[in-house]
Amino acid sequence: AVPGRLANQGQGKRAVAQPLAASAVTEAAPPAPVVAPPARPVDTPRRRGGRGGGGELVAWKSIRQERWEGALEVDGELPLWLDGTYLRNGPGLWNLGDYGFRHLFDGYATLVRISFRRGRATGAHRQIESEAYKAARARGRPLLREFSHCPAPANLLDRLGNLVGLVTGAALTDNPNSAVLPLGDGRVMCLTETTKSSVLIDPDTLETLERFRYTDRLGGMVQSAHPIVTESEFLTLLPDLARPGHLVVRMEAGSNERKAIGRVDCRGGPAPGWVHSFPITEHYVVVPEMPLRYCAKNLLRAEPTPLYKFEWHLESGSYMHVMCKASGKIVASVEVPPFVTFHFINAYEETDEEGRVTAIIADCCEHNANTAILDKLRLHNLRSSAGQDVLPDARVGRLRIPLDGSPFGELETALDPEEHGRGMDMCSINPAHVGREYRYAYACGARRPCNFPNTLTKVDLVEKTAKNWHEEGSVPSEPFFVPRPGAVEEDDGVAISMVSAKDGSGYALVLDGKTFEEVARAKFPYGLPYGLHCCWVPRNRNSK
Ligand SMILES: CC(=O)/C=C/C=C(C)/C=C/C1=C(C)CCCC1(C)C
Ligand SMILES: CC(/C=C/C=O)=C\C=C\C=O
Ligand SMILES: [Fe+2]
Repeated sequence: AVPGRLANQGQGKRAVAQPLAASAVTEAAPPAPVVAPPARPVDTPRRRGGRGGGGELVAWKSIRQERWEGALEVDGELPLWLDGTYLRNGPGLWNLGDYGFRHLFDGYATLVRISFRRGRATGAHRQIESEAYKAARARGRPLLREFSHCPAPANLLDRLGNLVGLVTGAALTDNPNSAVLPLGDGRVMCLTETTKSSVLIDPDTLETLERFRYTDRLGGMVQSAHPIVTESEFLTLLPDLARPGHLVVRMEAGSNERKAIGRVDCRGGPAPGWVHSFPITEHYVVVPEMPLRYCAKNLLRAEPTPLYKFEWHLESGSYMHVMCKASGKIVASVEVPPFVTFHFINAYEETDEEGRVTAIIADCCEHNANTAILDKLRLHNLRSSAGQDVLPDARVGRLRIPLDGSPFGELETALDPEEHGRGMDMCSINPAHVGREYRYAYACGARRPCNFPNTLTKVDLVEKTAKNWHEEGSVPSEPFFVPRPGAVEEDDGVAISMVSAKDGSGYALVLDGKTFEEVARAKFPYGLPYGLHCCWVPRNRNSK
């Protein structure tokens, strides 16, 4: 156990964690050791990034110690119904000794937990112990291929080894730094886009339990970073880089065996479009095919290109495919205007008066068909261009896929992007509306000038307006919507975001889902690096 764990629980709202470590603050390219022993009490918690601030933004700096746990100081009133655990995953460690990663997505996975109960909050963070992370710590440098990083071959033998490692998957990372998902059976998975990154963690201790072994023979070294999980199933896409297409697969809750629902052949080439996420509707799985495609040549390169492992093939077209979940049949495959997205927000079926499905609507955080966002997420850019207006424009892109056999779909802007400052990514919705008609999306937006999304935004897709939260100089992460138990209205709940503040401090911000006003903030005794995706585990799912 971590020293001081839960030591302050029950001491009242203003209780402050004892196990406050000076080394828990973050610092760019820290000399060494990056990973200190578990939390230890220290005397100067308010130095850089302490609760009182006085430091500088730590969003893009490596976490300084492997783990910490303690009570959080709460400002405001946490709703009493908020009873459970918020988990956030993301790259939090980009430096090892003298070595520094290049890209936001390269960092080793850091989990953050906040447990809410009876108006109080305890927090924790812990590194995920992937093989990639453990090997990098042992050797002082990364040994596996991360999003942008590729270990440089020293000689011809290395080069050959790299090639074999790529074919077998041995050279690819298992660093699961994107999503964290409660499976229908209670297990909690973290993952990124390499299949071998799927890992099970304990949502209470944040311990890395074991690699998730898929017991089927479907193979596939690459997967979507965002499977769609319900109480009964887990749906994901496995891109086929050899024969451009995607396998759509399903795994029942409680099982480790994926079963193929069907296959989508790509219409453009020379490789499948990059799929970071995809949406579903009640009856269909939607498979996107963007002109930003995987690229075997770039995969082999030691030095990254501005598009990393991908290539832009505008000439090959953009498509949306729709597969029936029950039969695996493709019911639509339409060409659409070019688009670039990491994250689909949601999709739903449009019906006529007789209840026949006439079209699929699929919404995404769309980067105006501009791949520049990928390179803007290079750490050097994030660290050096604060305050400059260099964040490329983004919008809510609404794709309409007709099911009447027409060859073309449409892409429109769902609301004036000025409503959310032309920034739009890291979205969540009320989980009861996944695959169904919905009205509200919560996401990160922009207050310009900025080099990264710096607001939280609640988008009303019916009124075509947005409500925005902003605190000067701070970087908030994905606002994760948690519905109030028993709620009827779609926006009855809260949105939780972890904020890295301008003064180096960090806190979990709880916003009212309707008014989008601050309800409370639970302050960590140190600032935390930026993180990507979150989930909510209600108390009855993780009580011990
Ligand atoms: C963090 C995030 O959003 C995306 C991470 C993507 C990763 C780690 C992709 C890794 C890959 C390789 C290491 C080789 C094969 C291709 C690809 C899946 C892009
Ligand atoms: C953080 C991000 C984009 C921000 C720009 O608007 C994308 C993250 C993608 C992976 O999860
Ligand atoms: Fe993502």
